[in-house]
Amino acid sequence: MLLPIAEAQARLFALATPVGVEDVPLARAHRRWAAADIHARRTQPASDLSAMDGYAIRFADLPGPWTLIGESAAGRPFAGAVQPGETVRIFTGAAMPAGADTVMIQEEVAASGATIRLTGEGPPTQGRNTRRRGLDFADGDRLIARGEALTPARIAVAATGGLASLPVHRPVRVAICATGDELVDPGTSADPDALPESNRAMLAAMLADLPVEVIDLGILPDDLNTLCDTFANVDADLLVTTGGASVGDHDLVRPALEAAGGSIDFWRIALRPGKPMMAGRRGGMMMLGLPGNPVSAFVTAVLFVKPLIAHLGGARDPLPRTTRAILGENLPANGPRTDYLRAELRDGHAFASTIQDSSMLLTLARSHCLIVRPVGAPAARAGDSAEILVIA
Ligand SMILES: Nc1nc2c(c(=O)[nH]1)N[C@H]1C(S)=C(S)[C@@H](COP(=O)(O)OP(=O)(O)OC[C@H]3O[C@@H](n4cnc5c(N)ncnc54)[C@H](O)[C@@H]3O)O[C@H]1N2
Ligand code: MOO
Repeated sequence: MLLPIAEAQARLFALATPVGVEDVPLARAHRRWAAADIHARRTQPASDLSAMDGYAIRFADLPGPWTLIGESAAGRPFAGAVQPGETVRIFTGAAMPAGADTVMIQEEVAASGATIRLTGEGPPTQGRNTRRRGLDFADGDRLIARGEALTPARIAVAATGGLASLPVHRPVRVAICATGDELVDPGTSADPDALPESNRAMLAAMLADLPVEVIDLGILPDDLNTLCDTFANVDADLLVTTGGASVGDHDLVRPALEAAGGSIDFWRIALRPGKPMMAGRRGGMMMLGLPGNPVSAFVTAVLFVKPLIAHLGGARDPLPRTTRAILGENLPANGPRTDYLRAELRDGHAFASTIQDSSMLLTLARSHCLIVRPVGAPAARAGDSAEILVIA
């Protein structure tokens, strides 16, 4: 029985506990996930401010003229109060002086000595060109929810909220190995039976924008003892293997994990490519056994490895986000596995490659997205809208 993708993801998240929490300065918080709700420690803006360079007035005094009585600059407020007929020169980000409620922009004003006259239309409403205290947020407001990704904008809002550091989950330690007697490090052998190993380099690149410490276990031979020894001794939050996941005599990942004291929680997903993927554990370490075919490894990394790392790192919403595109050509009905078709995007239209063999990396390298074809989907026509997952 093949497990539906969503069910496999849900089972994975239920098995895995997020890693521990640490406080990091804002400069190191990017791409982590908040380990707690983050609340403002100040009000922003802290007082009513001018939004423009110009003159602070009482709206009731329009159309003027006014007598200039002082200046308010950002960080250097005017100490006095504006009385009827008076104005204060003011700059963007400066505190509104007491008594004033509106700002005239300087382009609409003529100054002669201490007399200020309106030359343009002037502010049409009271409060124009000002920012009220608390416009952005108030002290105590929630700025970031627990489990949200710390994007550049969220880091900036935390800084404005008066925080210098944030509670986040520590980096996830991910051990990666490739298995297979045919594999050699890229560029090292001209032997026609040797295949350059590509999955580790691909996976490392896919994880580069995640908070991980990668432990490279290298290429392991199809040998039960070697695999078992490696799996028994690795110290990581997540072990990712590629190859040896299927049913052949040399597919040893499952028996090796079991011999190392681990167990498989589920195996075989209703997914193409990527059906033979397995998920298991050894003690507190999660294990994902990806199929060896490079495109199958890529698709299972998108759907399981990256989301599991995000979950371990404390993400509230760890699954990849899909979007939609118009199909550039007809597609046949789909069978009993959700199909992820490599496709190029041109002008918002997705064109699937004609050959979708899971060994073919060049078609993956040329693709911008994967077209998602649900289990049992009827034939689709050019011009239909389809779900896609952007990959490049
Ligand atoms: N009788 C059956 N045979 C296969 C089935 C099945 O259900 N019954 N499933 C097929 C599917 S689907 C896939 S996917 C593959 C997955 O097999 P494995 O995970 O056991 O992978 P390997 O046999 O080790 O390798 C498959 C293929 O990929 C090449 N490879 C492996 N690792 C790498 C690497 N790190 N870099 C580059 N290339 C790699 C390997 O040389 C093989 O050509 O099983 C089908 N068979
Ligand atoms: O699932 Mo395999 O990954 O179809 O080639």
